[in-house]
Amino acid sequence: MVSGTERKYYMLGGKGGVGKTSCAASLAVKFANNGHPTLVVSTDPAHSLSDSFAQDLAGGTLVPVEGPYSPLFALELNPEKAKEEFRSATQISGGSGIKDFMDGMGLGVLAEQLGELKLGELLDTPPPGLDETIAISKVMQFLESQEYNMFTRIVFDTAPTGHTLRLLSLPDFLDKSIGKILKLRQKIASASSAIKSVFGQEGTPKPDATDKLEQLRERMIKVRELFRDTTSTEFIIVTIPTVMAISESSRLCASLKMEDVPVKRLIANQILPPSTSDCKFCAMKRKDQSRALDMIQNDPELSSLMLIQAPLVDVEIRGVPALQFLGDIVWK
Ligand SMILES: Nc1ncnc2c1ncn2[C@@H]1O[C@H](COP(=O)(O)OP(=O)(O)OP(=O)(O)O)[C@@H](O)[C@H]1O
Repeated sequence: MVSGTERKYYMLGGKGGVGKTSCAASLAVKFANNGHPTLVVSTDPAHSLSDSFAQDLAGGTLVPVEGPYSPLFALELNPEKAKEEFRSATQISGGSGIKDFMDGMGLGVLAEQLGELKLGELLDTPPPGLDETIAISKVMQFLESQEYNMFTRIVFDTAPTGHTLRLLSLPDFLDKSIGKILKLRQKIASASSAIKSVFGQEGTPKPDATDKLEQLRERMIKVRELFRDTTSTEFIIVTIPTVMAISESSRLCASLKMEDVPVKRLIANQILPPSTSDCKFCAMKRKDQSRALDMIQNDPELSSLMLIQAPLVDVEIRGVPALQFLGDIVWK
């Protein structure tokens, strides 16, 4: 994972509470300690990266993390802000959406006829996973800038499973939806210029709104391509050794493969370390864990992945030294 200097992206995902953030942060520290200028990104509104690094990383900009050998920056993106950006990109002339705009121009009937896309739904109730998608596309904007093109490793601490799955298919959904909005705008623009020439009415979509939509659409296409790029991207599933978590990881793995997202590694985290004196509770726990680990070996999806077993450690994984300690165990 540390070899080569071409830019690589690692996305860590899995069920809530399994250790995604700890594993992502420890991987980022590992990369930075092996000479890679590294960026670690989280779209988790709970600011779990700040907790992991025991440093305030909030604010939506890149914050340097002290300690590792090479530059390590962290970015906690606020999904709400990302969603607002989407809304403003599709907002027109102050109205709440294209419908208001059309009504405002006495074209409400035309809107009904043209209504190819349930625009209100897209604008008023953005689809789940939208914020992660836009947050990831914002990261790509950062990375395209001169200032931040030095990073050779990018680690994403993604949202819990459900969102991530929707996130993966979302760029396609957005690409099509934005395409329809742009086509609809085109029709409005030609319809309004026709009206303008007859009635001299003012009011056409602000050109910058269309530009913003075009930019957003291009970014969505880039996010979708990033997810599927087997040379530069890898999705790592993090789980814990319980039957429920393993079953959910199997579903996640199947969905990722269906979306052509490269998955090679599975981390089974928080495994009870070997012990000679097991109390009744630990003996039961260990039995459950070994049953769950056997499930992995027999699972059609998970058995083909490289299994990394990470022990439950007796220290709180907070701060760069603890993350380095976990990283030395997990990312051998
Ligand atoms: N191998 C481990 N040994 C001991 N504690 C661990 C281990 N991995 C994670 N933890 C602890 O478990 C808790 C949850 O870890 P973390 O926040 O990384 O999980 P997460 O999957 O990112 O959670 P969320 O879905 O809430 O973001 C944290 O207190 C973390 O320190």
